[in-house]
Amino acid sequence: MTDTSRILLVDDDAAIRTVVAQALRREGHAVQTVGTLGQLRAELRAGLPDVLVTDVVLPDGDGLEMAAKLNAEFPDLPIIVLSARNTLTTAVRATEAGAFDYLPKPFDLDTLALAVRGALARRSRGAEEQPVDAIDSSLPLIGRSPAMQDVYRVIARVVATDLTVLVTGESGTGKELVARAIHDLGRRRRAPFIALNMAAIPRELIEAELFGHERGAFTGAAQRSAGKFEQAAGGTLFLDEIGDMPMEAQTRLLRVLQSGEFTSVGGARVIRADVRIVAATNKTLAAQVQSGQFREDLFYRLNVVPIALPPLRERRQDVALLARHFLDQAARDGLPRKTLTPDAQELLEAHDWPGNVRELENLMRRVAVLGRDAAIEAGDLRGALGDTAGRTTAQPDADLGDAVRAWLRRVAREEPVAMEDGTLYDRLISDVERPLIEAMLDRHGNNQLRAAKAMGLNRNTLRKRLDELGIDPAVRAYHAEKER
Ligand SMILES: Nc1ncnc2c1ncn2[C@@H]1O[C@H](COP(=O)(O)OP(=O)(O)OP(=O)(O)O)[C@@H](O)[C@H]1O
Repeated sequence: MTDTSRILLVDDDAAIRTVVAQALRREGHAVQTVGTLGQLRAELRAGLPDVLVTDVVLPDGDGLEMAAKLNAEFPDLPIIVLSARNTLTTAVRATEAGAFDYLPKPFDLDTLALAVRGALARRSRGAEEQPVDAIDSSLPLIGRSPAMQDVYRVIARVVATDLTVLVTGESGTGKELVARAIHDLGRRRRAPFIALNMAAIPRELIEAELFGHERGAFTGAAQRSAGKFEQAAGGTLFLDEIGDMPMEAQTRLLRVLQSGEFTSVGGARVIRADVRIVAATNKTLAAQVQSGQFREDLFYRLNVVPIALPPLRERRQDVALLARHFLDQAARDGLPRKTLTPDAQELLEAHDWPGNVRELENLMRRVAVLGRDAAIEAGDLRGALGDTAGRTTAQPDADLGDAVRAWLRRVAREEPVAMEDGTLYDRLISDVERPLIEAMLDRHGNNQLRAAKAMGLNRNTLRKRLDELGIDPAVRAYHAEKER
């Protein structure tokens, strides 16, 4: 049977009109094309198509604004948006405008044909998704690679829902940032975003952390304490390193997800769990299910919308963009403004980034304070890249000396060093402190008590600094174990 659905395409690029029309006609559709919004309006007066495919930037206006208006007037008309502005913001704006799908340019014709088929199928089922209200258009995630655009499309689709999301990817690929983007762009954004890292807390305390505990529930429980589920009420609960969750806690979490209710440890009161769950792991949960370390039923409960973040080495075209973003950020924090020479950029693009975006971010922060010149040369990076090869083991001395000496030189030359904004001192201290703490943790097998003793620090002071610096001994221990 031939499907003679009517597809209307708006694009000012004649080549795209021709190619897309051919491809969709081969699928058996009747295709009409126009180049402007004015022509689109004229076409629509003659009758609605079954699917509208529109570009964003058109000679006489914005395709997304048009899509939003059409969506309000004809909610059953599926609209597919094509865009060369490949950012998360465009993907989310397209979804807000009520678009059925969003395809970043260049797209392949099979993907478009598939999207059209999906749109037609939805049309016959009837529309049910509601667009979200307006959002702040700052850019939470950087990257324009096709792999990241797939990620943006999934995020754009889930922000308007409460569906559970499972984010997977190597360490430092941005899993927490994705969880935050889902929260910040969604309708729960005014309520709290609460994170709990399963690898960072003692196993026996996980349930109390999640569900809270009553006074006297166990030794040391002097008062009633609200758990993360309660703290996140109305918002999002981010369960990081979910693969490290002990079995008993998995069973309890599953029950909560099934019933939507929980009781605190040692408590009788039933509390409703009004949270959106985003879980993340750098392990392969499916393999953990196979080996019996992770409950299969919980895996399916969490894996409702999977988002797999690609490692940085598989999206090298994002490296320069990210590097510039981190250098800009450093400059905004009062550090010297630096740029990359083409050679330096090439070197970064060739690196394998075992620590992913986090490794690149740390490197850019370090090179921002190295050397006198505004331009970062390949030579400046070679040593530093060597240091970070393999999982980042701190090599404090060389860097540290350089960073401090660079600042002292600036002071000696009476150059402005932007002390007044207060961040410089903190950054400098953290540049000294981080490698020191990391080296001491390494030496003492990531045991906080022993590392604190060796540094002459109180254990609580060390814990506070670890929190502030975002150093996680449990995660480090895990990586150290994996590397052995
Ligand atoms: N696409 C991105 N754009 C901008 N910054 C990013 C991006 N991805 C990651 N980052 C930055 O890299 C750092 C690491 O990201 P994040 O903590 O989200 O990674 P993760 O995958 O959760 O790591 P881990 O598994 O080690 O917890 C953060 O400082 C984050 O802001």
